[in-house]
Amino acid sequence: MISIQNLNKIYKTKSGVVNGVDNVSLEVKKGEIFGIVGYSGAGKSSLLRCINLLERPTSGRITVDGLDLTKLRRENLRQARLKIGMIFQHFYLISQKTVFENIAFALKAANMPQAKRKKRVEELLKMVGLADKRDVYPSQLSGGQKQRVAIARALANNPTVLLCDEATSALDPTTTKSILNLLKKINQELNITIVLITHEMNVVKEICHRMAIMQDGRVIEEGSVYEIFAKPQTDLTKEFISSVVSFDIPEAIYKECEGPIVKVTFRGTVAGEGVISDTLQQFQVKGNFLHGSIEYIQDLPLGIFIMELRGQKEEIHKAISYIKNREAEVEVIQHGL
Ligand SMILES: Nc1ncnc2c1ncn2[C@@H]1O[C@H](COP(=O)(O)OP(=O)(O)OP(=O)(O)O)[C@@H](O)[C@H]1O
Repeated sequence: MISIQNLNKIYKTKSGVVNGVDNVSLEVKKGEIFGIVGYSGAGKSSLLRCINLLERPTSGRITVDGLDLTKLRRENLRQARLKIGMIFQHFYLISQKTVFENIAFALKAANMPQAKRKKRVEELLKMVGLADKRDVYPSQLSGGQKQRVAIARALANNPTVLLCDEATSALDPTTTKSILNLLKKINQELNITIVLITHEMNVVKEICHRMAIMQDGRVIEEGSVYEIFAKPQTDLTKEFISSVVSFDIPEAIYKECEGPIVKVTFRGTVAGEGVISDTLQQFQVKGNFLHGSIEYIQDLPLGIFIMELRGQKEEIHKAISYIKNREAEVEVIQHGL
């Protein structure tokens, strides 16, 4: 659906050359919600803006729905862009126009006859839950309502792709949740492919199917959100995950432990199958729980437990092998054997 190949975006500044995007290749599949995560300066905005050529890449290819955007001439690019909606952190509504006029403006830009615009705007307002705000001005709306108007405007011309640039970063947690639910609904009901950039891992956990992590202009890790949460490969990814699912244990507690401390990760349905209680029953081992949680990612459970195992060395080894055989992962994070 969206194919990014060997993309580079180099900025020339007075103090030198900056590699905003450094040789990034990514494939976003049709109908998925793809999240790009990274700290400030990682290159997320540069990459996102290259997808619709708001920024022209220095080199590389961007193909959307089979169309190589980097090769299109001005008018064809304008047409192609109508199929790529975009929303921003600060909404960018026109303050002198009403909600209705803000949305109708996008239809006018796409040459929709005036007679048809009213019906389409009303349809869109209904979809984003703002039918009663049709004639008010942006200044009379809350942040969440402004973002709903921006979403309606972005969807006006039936795009196949929606790009979201930190769309919830200016909103409180409850409003963020309602906007994320709206994006999920748009993805499911209209089959619109969504690419979002964020520095908030909870946004990705909430709605994305797959994700990439960026650092210094490069993609350092990518995969399904579930797999990345289950088995992060890089320290940066672990850091992002710990902002949502933290397993910090006070140093004093670690010191009190005599046996090995293990981190057990269960995927999918196994999370609910009582593996730990079976293990403790079958072997002469005592389990001392230090931390644990079951997270639901795309409605699939992911269980992570940290526990101290006490008992004879052989029994502990057998218990660890037993857990591994039950399709769980065991990582010894402090040896006590
Ligand atoms: N127009 C520009 N001119 C010069 N350098 C730029 C420009 N835009 C971005 N950069 C640089 O490119 C790098 C990536 O910036 P970018 O804004 O894409 O990162 P980001 O991950 O989106 O961060 P943020 O969330 O803070 O916007 C940074 O080093 C930034 O300073």
